[in-house]
Amino acid sequence: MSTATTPTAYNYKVVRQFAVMTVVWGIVGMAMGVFIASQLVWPELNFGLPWTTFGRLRPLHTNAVIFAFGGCALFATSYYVVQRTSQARLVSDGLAAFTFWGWQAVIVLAAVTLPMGLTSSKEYAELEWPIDILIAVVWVSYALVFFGTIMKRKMKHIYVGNWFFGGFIITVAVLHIVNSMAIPVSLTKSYSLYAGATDAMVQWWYGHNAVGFFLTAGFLGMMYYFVPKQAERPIYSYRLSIVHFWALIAIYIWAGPHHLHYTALPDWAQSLGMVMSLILLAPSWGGMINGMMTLSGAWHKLRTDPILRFLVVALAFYGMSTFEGPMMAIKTVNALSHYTDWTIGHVHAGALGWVAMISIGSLYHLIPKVFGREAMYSTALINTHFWLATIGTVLYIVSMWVNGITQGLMWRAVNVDGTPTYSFVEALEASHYGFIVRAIGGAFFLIGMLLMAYNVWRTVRHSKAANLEAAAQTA
Ligand code: HEM
Ligand code: HEM
Ligand SMILES: [Cu+2]
Repeated sequence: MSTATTPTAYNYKVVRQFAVMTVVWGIVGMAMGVFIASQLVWPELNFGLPWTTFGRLRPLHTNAVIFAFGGCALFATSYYVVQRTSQARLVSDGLAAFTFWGWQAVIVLAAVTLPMGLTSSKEYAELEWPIDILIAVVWVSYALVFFGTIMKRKMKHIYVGNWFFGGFIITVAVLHIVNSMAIPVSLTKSYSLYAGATDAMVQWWYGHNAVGFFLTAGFLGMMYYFVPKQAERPIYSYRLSIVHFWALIAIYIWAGPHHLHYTALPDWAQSLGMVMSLILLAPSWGGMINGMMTLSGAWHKLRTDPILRFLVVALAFYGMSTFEGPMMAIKTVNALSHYTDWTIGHVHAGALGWVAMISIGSLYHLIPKVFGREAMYSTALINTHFWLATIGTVLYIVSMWVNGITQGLMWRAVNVDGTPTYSFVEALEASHYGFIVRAIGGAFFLIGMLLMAYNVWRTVRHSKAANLEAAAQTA
């Protein structure tokens, strides 16, 4: 009998599939990022075709990096972590396989429909209603596989990483279903069920918590497993991790109105969003400190282990972006930062520095394990990848700070008679060099991903069926 069907073996097949697709979609999504960044430098790259304009490719980039790259990373790591920490095989191989193929189908449909201009026009929820229904079905299946596996765990305790993954899965289901409520008028067109300021508030309740749960809680689940594993130290404080979890989910959900400062949203809601954002600094930093302090006594490992470096620098960027976010949520600061590249820089401090780095570090740990290899093919290449990613992220963030503050100041400058000092185009011209630096930073990050793909391929190519079976044994 093949061990793949032995009840005592883990289902690593679905983990391998999602892990490989994380690298593939990471390259696709980031290549798209570099392309649209280049369009802002050289507008000729829009090619004068509707399908290749910035406006259509931008949501393709955001969907590819968040849901394809980030999503596959979350599926891969959560399926791996839940099995190992529960000492149990996934509750259903069939349903797990459905989540893999269903999710890839969603991604392909997104890649086809977004360039065609089919969009619900809700940011980070652009996909039209038939795809939304498919997402809901895949997501509910994901919840069944994840929580079903928790239920058949061998130990009483539920490891804290699973609390974060579980919180992320439940919340994203609720967010997606509520925000996607729409009345279809054809197969490819629908109208939101909500109107006016309510629609805006639902959209940003969704958008903000997509950041809080998809881009944060899920990746914190990763952090709580892979940082202690790679550092070979127990988590610094288990008590802090529980406080961190409940505080984070209790506070995040209220902060959405910081995306709607100075709009038609009632003033009290804006103030509530601002205050909750400031409070959010505490649990965010609690989590960061918990991760960082896990390295006490293991700091020397950073000298030789680039995987650990990815994980620790991810935590540093997490700390940075969760400090910057509350500052930008202060209404007077937001009056300057909103609509400018400062927001874009903040986004990518989180997206490249935190989300991508923690995923990359976790994958370098996980891939040899699920393919039955000793280690990654080349540690030197991981090290090069680390520097390309770090320098790329810094170039991206710094150029956007400079651009953002320049834009904000130029837009608000007025002459004595009250007329604007600068035209919009003048602010755009002043942003040109920043756009170039950002495109170079993005290219650095992308080249790092290509090195990763090569390294992964060299690591797994000689993996035989026997290696895979041996790797998946629970004992
Ligand atoms: C090679 C790396 C990347 C490059 C060069 C890049 C480039 C870009 C560019 C040019 C934009 C549009 C900015 C604008 O409208 O002015 C953008 C938007 C965005 N990107 Fe990226 N990106 C990269 C990686 C990522 C990753 C890994 C993520 C998420 C995990 C991400 C998430 C986003 C989001 C959420 C937005 C929309 C921001 C907003 O609307 O405020 N990006 N990116
Ligand atoms: C305590 C944590 C955080 C707070 C309070 C916060 C706050 C904010 C604020 C005030 C804005 C600007 C809204 C605007 O002017 O339009 C913003 C934008 C954004 N943030 Fe954060 N942030 C936090 C952490 C993060 C992290 C860790 C990530 C990514 C992993 C992230 C991703 C984003 C994205 C994607 C946007 C752009 C949304 C859009 O399309 O307009 N944030 N955040
Ligand atoms: Cu937000």
